Amino acid sequence: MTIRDQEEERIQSEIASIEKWWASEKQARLKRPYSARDVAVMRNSIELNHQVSSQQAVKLWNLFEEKIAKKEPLLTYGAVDPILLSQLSKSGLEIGYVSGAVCGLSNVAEPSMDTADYPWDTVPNTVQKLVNSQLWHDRRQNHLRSLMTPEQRAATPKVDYLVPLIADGDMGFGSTTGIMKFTKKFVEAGVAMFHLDDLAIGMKRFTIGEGRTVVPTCEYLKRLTAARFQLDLMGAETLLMGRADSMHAEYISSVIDPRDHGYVQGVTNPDCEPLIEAMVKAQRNGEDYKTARKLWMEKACLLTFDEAVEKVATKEEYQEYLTLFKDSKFKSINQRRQHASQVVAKQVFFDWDAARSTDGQYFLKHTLDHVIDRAIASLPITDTTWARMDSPKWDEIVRFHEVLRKIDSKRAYGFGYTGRYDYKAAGFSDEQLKNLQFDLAEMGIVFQTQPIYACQGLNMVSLEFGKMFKKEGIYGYNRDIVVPCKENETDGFETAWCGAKLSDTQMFMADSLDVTLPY
Ligand SMILES: C[C@](O)(C(=O)O)[C@H](CC(=O)O)C(=O)O
Repeated sequence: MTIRDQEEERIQSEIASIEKWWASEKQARLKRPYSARDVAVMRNSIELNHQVSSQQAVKLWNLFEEKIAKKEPLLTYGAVDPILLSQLSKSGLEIGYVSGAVCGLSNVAEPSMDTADYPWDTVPNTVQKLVNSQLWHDRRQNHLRSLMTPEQRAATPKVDYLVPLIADGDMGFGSTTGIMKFTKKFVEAGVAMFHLDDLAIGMKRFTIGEGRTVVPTCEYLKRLTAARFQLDLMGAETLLMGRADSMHAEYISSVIDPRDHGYVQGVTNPDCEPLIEAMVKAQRNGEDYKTARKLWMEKACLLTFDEAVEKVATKEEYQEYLTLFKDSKFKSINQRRQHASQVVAKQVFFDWDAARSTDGQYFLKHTLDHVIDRAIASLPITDTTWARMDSPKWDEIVRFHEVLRKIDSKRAYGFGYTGRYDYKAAGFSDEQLKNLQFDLAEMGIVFQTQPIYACQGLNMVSLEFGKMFKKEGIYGYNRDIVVPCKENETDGFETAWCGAKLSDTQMFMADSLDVTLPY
């Protein structure tokens, strides 16, 4: 046999094992735009075992299946610190969430708001730290329990420190190969699932009346495919979640994908100057950015192309125009223009370039339909789906999941009780809020996270403690912390939780069993 043949034989055996893997129940739900051979030829010559990530992913997958069947929620909150995570696990929550926003405020050398401008490996490194702490607590607990009698063991509840971690992958931080490296890092760190969204890098705005910017649909899909391909190269079961952020996005970075054209807005007032010119003028005159932009928008009369057609067409002409979409809703701007010029007598003025921002983005009319389109397009290469919202609109939540579940009823969906949602303003009664977690679970939305608990809950507790401590010193500490901690057997320093027994036992093993001693 020649060397060449042996190599081909190895590739064939890889292909066979990949195909067998892809036929498994979990993997068979996916559809890849590449073949097993494409993966096989780029794999290593030795098998790489990323067991922690794969095992945690399968555990999470089984939890999803169980909760979907029982219509029960899997609640969690953002814990980016090992100490907090240990208590999250002890409290009985079955999964952990690693929030990008919280990492960006607390796990970086240079903190900032949730602009995802932190180093690309910040969240994977946090996962690594958390998983190591989980494994350590698990080991420490196993050792401690091995010292107990069966009666003691039965009377002492075992904590599942190895709750699967779901991490925020933001927009993936870069190019296709960059996303592959990012994915690799997540897998090596031991994550169970991570989500990638459709946001543009570095373009989130929070206070100036501009919101989020999404990338074109094709770029979002490329991101997800790059991550999927990396998971396949590694043979990892790690779950990939698609997160569509277009629900409240104001901009789109490019109009390269015709699937987005129906949602892009342009100037429909021919007498309106381009936005950039108006903003430069306003800036030179020292006008307020937000006000100047608002005035320009009023003048521009921003509409989608279809709305612009409707504005100038007669009812009959518009009905005729809509026949363009009878075979598909995804028509390019050129197809739309051409058809309009044939069926509408008046000229349609629509200029999406005049509406481009100073960063070059295009105005987007965010609608639920756009989110639905993207979520549907990403189904074949993702395991789970999350439609992120700036505010919790119940009818939109229901419609999104009704449409998606008609296509994939087995899938686990996600929901973020994002930021400081104002449930009252969103129309939720107390009773509805009480049942929200179950009502969501009823629709297959089993992964439910409050990502930024650490910014609200922990801040609140720490602030109150600091004020008390400043006033009452160690007397107050003893009263409020030491005494109740003792009564409640709260985990803390010099309790079993800190692993003193494990440390000493390990040291004893290493120090005292020296078989090289001559006596
Ligand atoms: C989930 C999230 O991506 C995060 O970074 O934790 C944020 C959280 C938030 O704004 O509350 C998000 O939803 O964008």
